[in-house]
Amino acid sequence: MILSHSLSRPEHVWEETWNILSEDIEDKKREEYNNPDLNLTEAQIKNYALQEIEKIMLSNGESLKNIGNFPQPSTEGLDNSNRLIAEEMRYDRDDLKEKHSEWVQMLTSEQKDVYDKITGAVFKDLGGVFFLYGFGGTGKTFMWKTLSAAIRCRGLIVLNVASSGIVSLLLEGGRTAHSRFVIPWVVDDYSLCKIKPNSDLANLIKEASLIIWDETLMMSKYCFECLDQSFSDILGNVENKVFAGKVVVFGGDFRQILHVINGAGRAEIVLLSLNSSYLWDHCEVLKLTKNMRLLKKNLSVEETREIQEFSDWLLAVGDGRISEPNGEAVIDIPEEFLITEADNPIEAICREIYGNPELLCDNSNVEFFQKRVILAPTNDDVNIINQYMLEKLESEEMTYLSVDSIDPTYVDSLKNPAITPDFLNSIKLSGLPHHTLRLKVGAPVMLLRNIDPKGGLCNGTRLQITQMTNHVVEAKVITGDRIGDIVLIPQIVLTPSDTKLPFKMRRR
Ligand SMILES: Nc1ncnc2c1ncn2[C@@H]1O[C@H](COP(=O)(O)OP(=O)(O)OP(=O)(O)O)[C@@H](O)[C@H]1O
Repeated sequence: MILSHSLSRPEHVWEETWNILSEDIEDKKREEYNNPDLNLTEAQIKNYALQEIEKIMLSNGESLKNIGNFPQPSTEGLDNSNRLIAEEMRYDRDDLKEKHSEWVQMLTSEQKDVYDKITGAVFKDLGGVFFLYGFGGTGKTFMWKTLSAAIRCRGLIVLNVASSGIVSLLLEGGRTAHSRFVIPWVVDDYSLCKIKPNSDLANLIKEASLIIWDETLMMSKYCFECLDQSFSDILGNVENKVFAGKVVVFGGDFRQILHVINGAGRAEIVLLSLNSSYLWDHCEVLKLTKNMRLLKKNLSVEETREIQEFSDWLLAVGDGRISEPNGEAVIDIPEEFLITEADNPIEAICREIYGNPELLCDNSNVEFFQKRVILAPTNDDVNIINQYMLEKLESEEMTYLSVDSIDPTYVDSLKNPAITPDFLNSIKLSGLPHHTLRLKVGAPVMLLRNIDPKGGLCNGTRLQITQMTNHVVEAKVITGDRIGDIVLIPQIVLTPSDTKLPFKMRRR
């Protein structure tokens, strides 16, 4: 809740709840100091609990120091060395060495060329910016794993980031690029990352041997340019090299979703893509072209043929080979992917994907939900499908109503009598739940906010509701590497970053 700035007086919440929050601190310390008779004073218990909270804050790129009147832990017993560097050095090098030698043996010849090029640039200290280009399934994630292991097993630092929280979970030690490099949410030509020289983060970047950034094409070129400028500021850039001479590897596929800009046309989007940046002239493009999913063991001839055909069709769509290459095109979807008979299309698609919706609330098979998803082109379609599915679920239901307000800095809008609470409640924006949120036990849901990316709770994490109370929802994680964990989702404030409204709105 502190991380999402949902509390107006967090220090008050601390005063009222510190004894509950620190219930197990004494036991933990008894264990840590191997002293079953240890008795802590109230001040010590509070301090250790605050240290634990600070650890969670720091691992998510925040600190209690930035939270107004919140009490601060003393540094007694705290490790004062660079926490970020310490975290990156924590990998088990022997284990990584073993995995690395296994994975390197598995690389195909084109993967090995990419591997040699990048590790060469790192180990010979050559610097360089690379772009690894390959369609889905060519082994980009496998390359990131192998490269990271090659460098980390030598005690060197790799920073793995991705444009979205959900992709960052695929990378070991992965973070979103925004949270790792403190990239501003609204970026332009003049933006800079908020990294203070000589801070822990600046020193971590200085020490890093390789930076891997996956799914880069989803982001505006200004994010990369702003990082380039910030690296020059932090590291000094005598030789005038991009990213101050660090080895940086970008990954992506131009066939997939590019940077989304509200209401923008094709030209505008292309002009804001990474390959329209001055950085692109410095990028060496490396390609992967073999679909590694076809080489999976245990696949029958029939399965291999099906994957091959689907992959070829998808590539043909992506490459614009299926119709006229430029502009709009009508694409024939193969018959086998279509639902051909449907009186009620919503019912038909829901039945096709989820089977009998009435049985869903008793279904605790995580894999069942992992493998099923319905994509819809507009938010209205999403709502219709959600309402239909919720109607069918026969379990406990809760309706949550949001509290909507105008950001206090928009003084004129605050005084405007036309902006009533009802008007605020009626606003529907993408990425923002509606004013009325209906939930049922057993319903699969998706988080829309990076609550605790380090702990696997980020925009895109899928969960299944297990219990609901007035202010907190309990759910089971069904994707990522924390599958099966029970988590609590508190009420949080959401502020849409990009809206056409003349004021900033807050929905809680
Ligand atoms: N050299 C290899 N040997 C064996 N398996 C491999 C190899 N390279 C990749 N794979 C496997 O192929 C599958 C697809 O690879 P991966 O997920 O790395 O591709 P990707 O390019 O990241 O795909 P996407 O863009 O869809 O995420 C994975 O199961 C991966 O483990």
